[in-house]
Amino acid sequence: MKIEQAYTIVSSPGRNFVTLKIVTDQGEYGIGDGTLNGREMAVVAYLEEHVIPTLIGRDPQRIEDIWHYLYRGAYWRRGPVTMSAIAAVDMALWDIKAKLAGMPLYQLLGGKSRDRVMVYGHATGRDIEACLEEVARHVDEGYKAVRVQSGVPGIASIYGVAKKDGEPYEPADAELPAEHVWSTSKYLNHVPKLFAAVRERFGDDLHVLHDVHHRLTPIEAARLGKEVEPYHLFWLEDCVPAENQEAFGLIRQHTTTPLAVGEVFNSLYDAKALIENQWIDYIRATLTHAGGITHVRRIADLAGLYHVRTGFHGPTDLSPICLGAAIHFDTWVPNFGIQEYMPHTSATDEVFPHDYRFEDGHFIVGETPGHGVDIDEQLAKQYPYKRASLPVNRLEDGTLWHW
Ligand SMILES: O=C(O)[C@H](O)[C@@H](O)[C@H](O)[C@H](O)CO
Ligand SMILES: [Mg+2]
Repeated sequence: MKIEQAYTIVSSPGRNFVTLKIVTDQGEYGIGDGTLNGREMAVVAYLEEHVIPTLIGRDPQRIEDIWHYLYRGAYWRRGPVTMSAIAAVDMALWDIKAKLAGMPLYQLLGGKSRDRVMVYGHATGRDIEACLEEVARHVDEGYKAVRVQSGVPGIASIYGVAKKDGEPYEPADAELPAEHVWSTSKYLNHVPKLFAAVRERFGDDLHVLHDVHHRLTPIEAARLGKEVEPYHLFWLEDCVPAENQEAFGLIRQHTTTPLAVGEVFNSLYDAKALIENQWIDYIRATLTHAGGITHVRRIADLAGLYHVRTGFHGPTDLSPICLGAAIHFDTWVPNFGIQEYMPHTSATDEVFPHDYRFEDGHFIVGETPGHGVDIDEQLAKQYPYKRASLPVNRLEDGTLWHW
């Protein structure tokens, strides 16, 4: 069997997605997600110019060999563009292999470790009351876990809060980066009040999560972690930028609030110290940005040695292909923690028909051979690419800050 054809499909049903399709000489095909929010066309160029020509004629069943050919062979190892391109190939090849085996991907990985996959939804509001309404809506829809992000008095616009209450949050909201203004002190004074209100209204059983989105220093994160301890969060996410993994050691000394990190990671090496020192509790690196199934299962295996569980990144800026493959992975992986879920638009779901389904706060994996997601190429063509950029963030004095 040989790879006969491989090509990218860029489609924008409400937001940009990059898909790689690989077709064998026996007519079987697989698809992978290569979406890198705000840098989509860099991945397309990497695939079209530097990857696809090397794939033609190769045996698609040699997933491991192709992975190392693209990783070691690149010379310039790692990085989000490289690893998203490798991930798109890897996801497509696993899709093909599972189809050839006539089984859903989770079976090929090792079978079910659980019957369903707990997710967390996104409750956002411009103020605490609006946020609580959104939490209530998610509870009514069956969610057992909800991420809570609210506006902060004195800050005009903030990460994670939709412009209109009840609308989904989309960060890539302008052709060129929008500029946000940020105040750590206003934010730190506000968040404990938000979670006091959530626990007051919803009690102790609901799992609640919060994303700091890289904006604090380690001692500020330690303060926040301590101040929300009475509200026993499921996790505090991305509390500091994680290039310096040791910074989490300082946070860990001060608080028992569980820590999650890693959605911007693209390889095991970004997380190795965090995991081996048990500085974190959940690793978020997901299939598209961290080299696909072949690499992420190595991250999950290392994490499992240190009581660290998976908590895959799962916003609307990863395609249903990534989500579908992630649900298979989540169904299999022994040290599963939770799966992020921001529902895609109906237009997106029409472009990417799939067999996973949401039920009572969980995903139920499908039984279709492969990862269970397809792409309607004719429909995809109706949504041409339109550049969209992630915002930047400045402190009130104009300092360019972490977003
Ligand atoms: O926890 C999350 O889902 C993430 O932080 C997103 O909100 C990112 O900002 C987005 O994926 C960037 O493209
Ligand atoms: Mg996040």
